[in-house]
Amino acid sequence: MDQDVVIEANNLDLTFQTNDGPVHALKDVNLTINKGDFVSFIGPSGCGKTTFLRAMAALEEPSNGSITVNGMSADEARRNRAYGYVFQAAGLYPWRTIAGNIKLPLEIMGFSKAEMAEHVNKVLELVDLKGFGKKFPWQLSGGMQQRASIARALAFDADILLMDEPFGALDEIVRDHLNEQLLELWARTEKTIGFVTHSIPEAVYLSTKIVVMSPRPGRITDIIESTLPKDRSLDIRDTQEFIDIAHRVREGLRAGHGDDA
Ligand SMILES: Nc1ncnc2c1ncn2[C@@H]1O[C@H](COP(=O)(O)OP(=O)(O)OP(=O)(O)O)[C@@H](O)[C@H]1O
Repeated sequence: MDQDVVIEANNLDLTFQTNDGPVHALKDVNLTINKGDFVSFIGPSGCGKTTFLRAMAALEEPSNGSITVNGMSADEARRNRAYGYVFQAAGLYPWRTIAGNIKLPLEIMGFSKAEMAEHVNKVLELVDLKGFGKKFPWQLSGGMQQRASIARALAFDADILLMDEPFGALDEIVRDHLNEQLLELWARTEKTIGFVTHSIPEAVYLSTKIVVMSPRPGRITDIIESTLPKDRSLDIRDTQEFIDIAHRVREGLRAGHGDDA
């Protein structure tokens, strides 16, 4: 196996059996994610973005085809704690402090108190929340809560971070700021990131690879390798190169909609 390949989906198919009949959520999905990639998944509601991310995390079982993570099955990778997962809402437990929330996966894994304290301090610093460990979630702004949720996903230092639309509920200024911070974190930690979004500018700004999907059944309609430099500031959104990539994403989304009728 190529050393650099982290996630590989081959002819992935996933159908949910529901009371209203089968829902074909993913069809013929092929994708390779390499070490250090920042991959965004974009597409209209219901095109299977979350399902695909959940399949990578072994939270859904493919009906056909295969998905491997670090050369093993997604399930084995999950047991090896290969990734951290950030959900749409921050999902912090209100009765636990921020540090208490971040510790949770570590407690489950049986880390010692000293190890937990060390990890918590390290990840709080990574997401710029140093000194906020003793606060409760409600004492933090929405953006800070989402950063705390990212810190929890980073707690056991997995190489892969799977993020399901983590900034969707935030206003644009906060989102811009978190996007910048996420890129800094990615550069510092060299993690491989899978990121679901509905926003074209967010996908283009963050990604090295943009996966455009279309619904009914959910499939990949375009994979765009970004030509933007890895080190980028928000100003890059005004460049022609950025606008051209955004245009291609929009075209891909439109084409997907076209055969939707
Ligand atoms: N557990 C489930 N049981 C039945 N159907 C499901 C289940 N999870 C998802 N689906 C269906 O599969 C399809 C893909 O859903 P998914 O949540 O992956 O889409 P999405 O692209 O992430 O959507 P959104 O952008 O709205 O979050 C949808 O039609 C959805 O209703």
